[in-house]
Amino acid sequence: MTILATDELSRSFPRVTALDRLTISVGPGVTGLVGANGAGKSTLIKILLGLLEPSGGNAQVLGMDVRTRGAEIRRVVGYMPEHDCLPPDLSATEFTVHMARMSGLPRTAARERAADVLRHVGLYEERYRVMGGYSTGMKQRVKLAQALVHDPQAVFLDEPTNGLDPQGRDEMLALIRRIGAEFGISVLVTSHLLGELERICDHVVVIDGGRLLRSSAIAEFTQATETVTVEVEEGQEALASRLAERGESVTADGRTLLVRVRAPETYDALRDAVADLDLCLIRLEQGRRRIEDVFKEPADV
Ligand SMILES: Nc1ncnc2c1ncn2[C@@H]1O[C@H](COP(=O)(O)OP(=O)(O)OP(=O)(O)O)[C@@H](O)[C@H]1O
Repeated sequence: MTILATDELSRSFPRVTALDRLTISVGPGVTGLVGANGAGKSTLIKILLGLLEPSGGNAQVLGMDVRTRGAEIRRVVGYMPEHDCLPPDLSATEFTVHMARMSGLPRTAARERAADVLRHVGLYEERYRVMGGYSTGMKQRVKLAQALVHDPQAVFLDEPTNGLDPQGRDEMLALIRRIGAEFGISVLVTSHLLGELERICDHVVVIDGGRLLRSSAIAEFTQATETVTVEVEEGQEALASRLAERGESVTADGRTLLVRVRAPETYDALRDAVADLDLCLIRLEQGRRRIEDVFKEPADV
């Protein structure tokens, strides 16, 4: 099943090409759309929702053409915009009920749904306070709640962690992961921070200057490296020397040793060295690449 697909999609503004012949295909699950500020992420989302006309190419969301079926797309896709757009004089409940009513829910159903989603995003206690006094984290939660209130099949979240402190960011990321995993709603989430999407996405699309840099399952980004991390309680230096004597390539990294796995025998050498030196092994872990590392290497799309 394809959630969204673009084919040579372009969008120009008078002085800049925001999207440049972008061709991507996104399936169900949580997909990260990553790119620096100005890469074209918001432009893409607006086109996908039928809010902005493409200059060239095509795009579909849930099989619907964005040029002709924008209203239908918005009925089944929730949208969390990037910028602050909340009326300061309304409470979260008033606003979320209003958004539910706008989506066609009857009054009672709108009230119930609003209460449910506000509870789900962790805003239940504060829901009758006016939003003008909310923190950034609370505002982001209301924006997420209104994107979910009409029970969409998919949600597009534009920089949901913007302006949040580390704890708020972790909570928002956990919430997004739950939307995808527990509720089965497909998520397209943008960020300019590569690392944070690594934790919650199944798939990552990276764009730069409106062009596709890379589109891969997260597992491909973070595949195993040829390094194993070893931590021992004491005797790190002795272990490093012993491994070096056996021809292994070892570097110290703080309290751990990084050992290059040149062949399966490296593991045997490690086991024997730890046993011979009578060391207490705390950790033995295969190294994984982080998304950031991928961008220090030449792209191979
Ligand atoms: N309405 C507009 N008129 C003129 N230029 C625009 C308009 N909207 C976007 N742009 C330009 O298009 C490019 C892509 O912008 P876009 O907002 O899509 O990027 P982004 O990846 O979402 O970045 P950010 O997170 O900073 O919003 C930028 O150079 C931006 O200045």
